[in-house]
Amino acid sequence: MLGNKAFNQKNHLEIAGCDIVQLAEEFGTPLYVYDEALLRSNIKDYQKRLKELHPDSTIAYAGKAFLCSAMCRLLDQESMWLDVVSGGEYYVARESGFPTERLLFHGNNKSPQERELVLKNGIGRWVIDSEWELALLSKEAKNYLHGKLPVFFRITPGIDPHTHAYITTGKVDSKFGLTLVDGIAQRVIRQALSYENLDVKGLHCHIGSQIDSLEPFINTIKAMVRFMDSFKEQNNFVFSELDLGGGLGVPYLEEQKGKFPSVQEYVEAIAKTLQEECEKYQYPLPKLFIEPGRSIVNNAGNTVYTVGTIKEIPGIKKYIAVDGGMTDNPRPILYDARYQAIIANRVNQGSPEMVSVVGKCCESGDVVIQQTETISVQNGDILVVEGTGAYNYSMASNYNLIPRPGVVFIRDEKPYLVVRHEGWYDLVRRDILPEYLIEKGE
Ligand SMILES: Cc1ncc(COP(=O)(O)O)c(C=O)c1O
Ligand SMILES: N[C@@H](CCCC[NH3+])C(=O)O
Repeated sequence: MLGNKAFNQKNHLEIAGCDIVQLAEEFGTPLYVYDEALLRSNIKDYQKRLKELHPDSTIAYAGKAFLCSAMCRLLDQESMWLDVVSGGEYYVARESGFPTERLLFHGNNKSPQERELVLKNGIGRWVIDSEWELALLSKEAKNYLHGKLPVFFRITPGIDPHTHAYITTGKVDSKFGLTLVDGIAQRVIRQALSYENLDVKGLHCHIGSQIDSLEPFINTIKAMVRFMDSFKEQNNFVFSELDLGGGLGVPYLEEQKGKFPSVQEYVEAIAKTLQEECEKYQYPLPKLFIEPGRSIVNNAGNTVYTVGTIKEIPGIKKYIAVDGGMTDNPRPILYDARYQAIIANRVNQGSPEMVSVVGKCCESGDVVIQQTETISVQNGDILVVEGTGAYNYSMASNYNLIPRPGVVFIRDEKPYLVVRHEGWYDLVRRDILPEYLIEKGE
């Protein structure tokens, strides 16, 4: 099992001391359930090791992994920074009271409205992604009312992290960032130094997500420091900050435990490599930023479903249909992602069987878990899919006009609803019936 789970005397699953069967009765299913203490301790693991090894550092949690007002508050309480990638994420953070000076703003195609929102309300670091964006900002930053605009430049360092192609972001052929190979990064940043409204703080890079070894991170740091040094030689300018993005992978299955570097090992590797490379080039040690997402939230999140239809095709397969699916977890259909599940109302009772857990969408690829062993499942069982804390709620959709589930945080063994469930009402809220479609009675 992943995270803080146990079985109680009723043979029910407990997450962080909360009976999941009771929780399902009280809040309904499907439901995302987060262990708040685990979210906080995952954050503290990063903070503690970084403070020891590279005290001049900042952790900007990547909001795209999971964000809502309660998460923003929690991050603020833990003195974190927050990486936002859209006007929407920025807006939610700001509405929840998160200080804008601790926000870091990403995006390869920031819209005029997004740029205006951020310039008006302030930002901790703005990550410039392209030459086009620099050209726009060179004019728009005049409207920034909070001093010089503090900027990073996103670099694609040409490193392959050997993860799924869809979540690889730092190769030369990428829609993100400025490439090193053709001198574009060098030229664009040199240009930026001539704009008096911009305060060039440093460089950013992010090579991909769900990365299972330290080597690509180490090679990235080597490439970045090499570039920083050559930029210094040619332009007499020192970058005082370096952001290495996120990307540390996590186990989703029992058999993957121990196959990913721990947070401690990751922090040790990046801090040590950065120090060594800076010594090698005699480059002043920059302030270090990182942007972990998945490794902070994934094991703290679970999705609770109710089992509905059970269909057995003799000699072929047994299908277990739950009351959610690709609408609340699109990762299996997008990346062939694998998950494991627990029957929460009869833990360890019944004989094991192989089943495929599928969703309720009108799509054959709507599979939550392809062939998993579980105890024999019955209609009405409460099925918990583990490790859904990252990129599930944040990537959920309304396909088939299915309302999205609510989110509960468990704190001190008690559940708190932090995002309410959508209802059918929410599905018509944005619809407009133009006059010509309204039939007028005589
Ligand atoms: C720029 C950037 N920073 C941080 C992250 C967070 O990555 P992860 O959730 O893998 O830690 C991502 C997502 O891949 C990203 O695109
Ligand atoms: N959405 C991806 C991660 C992408 C991270 C953003 N660059 C996933 O679910 O694994």
